[in-house]
Amino acid sequence: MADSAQAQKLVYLVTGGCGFLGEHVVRMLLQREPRLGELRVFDLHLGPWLEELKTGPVRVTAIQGDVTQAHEVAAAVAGAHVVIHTAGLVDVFGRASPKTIHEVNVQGTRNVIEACVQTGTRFLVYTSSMEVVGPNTKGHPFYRGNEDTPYEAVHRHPYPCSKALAEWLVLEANGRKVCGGLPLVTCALRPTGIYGEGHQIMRDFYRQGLRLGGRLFRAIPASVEHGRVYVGNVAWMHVLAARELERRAALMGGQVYFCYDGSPYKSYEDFNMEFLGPCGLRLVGARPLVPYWLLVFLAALNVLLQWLLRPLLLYAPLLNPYTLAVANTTFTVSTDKAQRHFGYEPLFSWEDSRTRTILWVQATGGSAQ
Ligand SMILES: NC(=O)c1ccc[n+]([C@@H]2O[C@H](COP(=O)([O-])OP(=O)(O)OC[C@H]3O[C@@H](n4cnc5c(N)ncnc54)[C@H](O)[C@@H]3O)[C@@H](O)[C@H]2O)c1
Ligand SMILES: CC(C)[C@@H](O)CC[C@@H](C)[C@H]1CC[C@H]2[C@@H]3[C@H](O)C=C4C[C@@H](O)CC[C@]4(C)[C@H]3CC[C@]12C
Repeated sequence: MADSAQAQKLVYLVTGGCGFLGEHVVRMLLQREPRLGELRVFDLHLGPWLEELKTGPVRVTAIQGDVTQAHEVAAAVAGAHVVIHTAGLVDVFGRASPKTIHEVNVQGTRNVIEACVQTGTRFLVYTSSMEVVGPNTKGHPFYRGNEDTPYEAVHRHPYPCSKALAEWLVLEANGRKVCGGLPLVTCALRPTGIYGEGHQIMRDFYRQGLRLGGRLFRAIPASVEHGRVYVGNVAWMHVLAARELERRAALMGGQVYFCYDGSPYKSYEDFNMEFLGPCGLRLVGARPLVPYWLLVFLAALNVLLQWLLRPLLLYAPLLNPYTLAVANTTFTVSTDKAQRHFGYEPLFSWEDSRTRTILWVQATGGSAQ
């Protein structure tokens, strides 16, 4: 890629560009990537908001496509200088089958890699996840860990398994010769739990609280720390990594970077209350209101009900054995690797991230949209 913004306008492709994170990446690129000439937004479901982006100086190309279809991916990648691959099936609630999760998250990623190799696209940033590391099935805490912290990554759930395999494929592809003979340069970003405008689970909690008379009931001890990161900072890290990947290929190529910011370490429920409290909800209980064994039983009951009801309807509550285990295991990161390797600093302060998220929750008013 040319090393000056004036010399050459670049073509970026964002897969999953209409998702929660993807939309923020798309908007961040348009605001903060001066080398951008064309932005291709590839997604299974295109958002109507894309139309408003087509009036600016950058050519925005909406591509409705499926990452599991290699030919559709190859057509979208052809001619792109950079691919930011965020498309994925983020399902820990049993909505999709393990096969489908694998097809989208693993085979879809394979298709993106092969498309880069076949068409000569040299720079690939992959949206991985903290869950590639943990928490593991043994409930071992990961406390303020970094990319080098020893941790026994043991997964059984289809989603973390798929993210771990997809990440491995991306890192393994670093250095492969692409069409034209130059090497492919890849890196993977591992966000912790992302929050912010467009976070569906936060909206679900808000609606649940409204249904319960403005109350949510504590299920997880406040001592269980969870790392969370504002979606705007995740988007910014993607833009920065994509920008620096050529200039710092030797350092960044084949590397993973945890993605987090100055958001406070809190339990998942207490952190959510930073936004839901100002929206009128109250978290009842200084400690869990029900014993853990009862939560385990209710989570297992939800799995049984999901299985029994599947022929009739999709029953996919927030509480299941996997979500309970994740919620109940400390997982926080503390690292400066992204700062050292490509100068990442959060773009949005905690205060700004919190305010933006509160305003968004208030604007939704608990509606489904
Ligand atoms: N949400 C989080 O807390 C979090 C944390 C860490 C990593 N991630 C990762 O970030 C990425 C985006 O997650 P998100 O939270 O924005 O989820 P999301 O579901 O909002 O966005 C995913 C996007 O991918 C698209 N997509 C799904 N299947 C597709 C297919 N077959 N072909 C093309 N597009 C397809 C969806 O339509 C959607 O727009 C995922 O890879 C996820 O694993 C998310
Ligand atoms: C019902 C209670 C036990 C309630 O507290 C459950 C919360 C639960 C739904 C969430 C707790 C931790 C979340 C996950 C975490 O933030 C990281 C994730 C990685 C990302 O790649 C995808 C989303 C997620 C798995 C996220 C999903 C919701 C939780 C399990």
